[in-house]
Amino acid sequence: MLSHKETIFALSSGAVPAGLAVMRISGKDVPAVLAALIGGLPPPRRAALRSIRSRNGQVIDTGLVLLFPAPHSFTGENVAELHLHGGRAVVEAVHRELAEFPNLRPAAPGEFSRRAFENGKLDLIEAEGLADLIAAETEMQRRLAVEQSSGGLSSIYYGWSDRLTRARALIEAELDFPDEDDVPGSVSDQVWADVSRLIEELASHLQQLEAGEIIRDGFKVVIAGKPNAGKSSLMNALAKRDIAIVTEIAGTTRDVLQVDLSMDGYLVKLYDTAGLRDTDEVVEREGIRRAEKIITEADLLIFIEDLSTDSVRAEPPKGAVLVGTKSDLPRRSLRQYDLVISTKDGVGLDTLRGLIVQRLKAKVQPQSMAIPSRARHREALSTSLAALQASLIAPSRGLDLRAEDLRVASDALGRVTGRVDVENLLDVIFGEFCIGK
Ligand SMILES: Nc1nc2c(ncn2[C@@H]2O[C@H](COP(=O)(O)OP(=O)(O)OP(=O)(O)O)[C@@H](O)[C@H]2O)c(=O)[nH]1
Ligand SMILES: [K+]
Ligand SMILES: [Mg+2]
Repeated sequence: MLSHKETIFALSSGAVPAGLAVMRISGKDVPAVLAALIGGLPPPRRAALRSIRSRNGQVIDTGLVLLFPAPHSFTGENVAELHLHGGRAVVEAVHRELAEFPNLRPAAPGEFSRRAFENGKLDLIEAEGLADLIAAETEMQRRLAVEQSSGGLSSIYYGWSDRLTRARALIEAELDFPDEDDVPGSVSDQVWADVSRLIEELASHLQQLEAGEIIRDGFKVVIAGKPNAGKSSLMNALAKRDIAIVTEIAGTTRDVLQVDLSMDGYLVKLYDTAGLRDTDEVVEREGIRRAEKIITEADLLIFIEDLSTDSVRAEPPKGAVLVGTKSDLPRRSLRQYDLVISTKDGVGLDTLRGLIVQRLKAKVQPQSMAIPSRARHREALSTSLAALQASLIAPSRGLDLRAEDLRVASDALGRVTGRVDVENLLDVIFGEFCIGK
């Protein structure tokens, strides 16, 4: 176990004021700190009601105190929790008092989790899952994060790692004793048969990454079309909030506007964009450039047209949902639409919501929630897969080269869970945590 010199503390609960505030302290000085603040140690892992006093003996607050002696704690170090009343002055007074101890300092973002990782309490996948769980705003994000933070995803990678370790051991044996009759070719055949099964499993696992990314990062729905088509009105109607400025002036929207919606438990990121047309106006042109960029990143494009006009239209991009809007007005367009709506009287909006969810679910149909969801996972898993595939091509290259491919594959898998050297990644991964986690 790594031992950190400094003891850290942070408010681990949400914004004050609140009913309660939980101050978490981790490190070897925890017993000394508790002795000073509450005059002794509470029984391990049992809530004890205590007065918390400043050094000059005055009561700051009274609340429950919990002690988790090392190594049976979140971080693996001595950990204490002070359950305070969640007032700003209470929290600040306790914070000030803790900072007075010579070896104590406020925790950096994610530092508790980082210590948990370094002490073997969490692997990297679980630590990321925990960050996602805390950030989760939709039901599906929560389910994905729970699976990841509680080891469901890790266990897949450990299973694969163990198979690779076995395969490498058998190959090493064959390299060391090439002429022994009792290491028949069939052992080697078994190894490569399992590598080929592993390739199939890894490839189908990687195919779920898009679903994982959509659940975690959201399904990007972009509203696009000509100026004044009614894009911003649609954005506001779907969000049920007055987010975008709506006027009868063509070219009102310039910046890309975005709102998060929860649909059927999924995060949907809805974008409103500048109307597409040729223009010499500098600001509008920049708006259109931004619109075109976000259109290329869309998971679903809703291309809308004002069906009360009959001007000549551009063809919508392939795969877009073509929506005619302003159906409350007399229709002049002859175009076939996938859907006709009016934001004025609400016609077709529920159908459009249903269609968005349907398109989303067509892309996201995980059989399980033990799926990858980050670029980091993609990189390491793809490296592993490529190395496994390399080990099977051109068997004539020789066993030692093929064994080296298996080592590369195994290292890449180890980096996903953090079993293999990841020191250079830790700042990035834990830096995205909030303080107190
Ligand atoms: N009758 C009717 N008018 C609508 C409807 N939707 C939008 N409008 C009107 O159409 C005009 C343009 O609407 P916007 O939502 O600003 O259109 P836009 O596509 O965002 O326009 P730009 O941002 O300028 O490209 C406004 O006057 C809206 O009130 C609708 O369903 N029915
Ligand atoms: K407008
Ligand atoms: Mg607009």
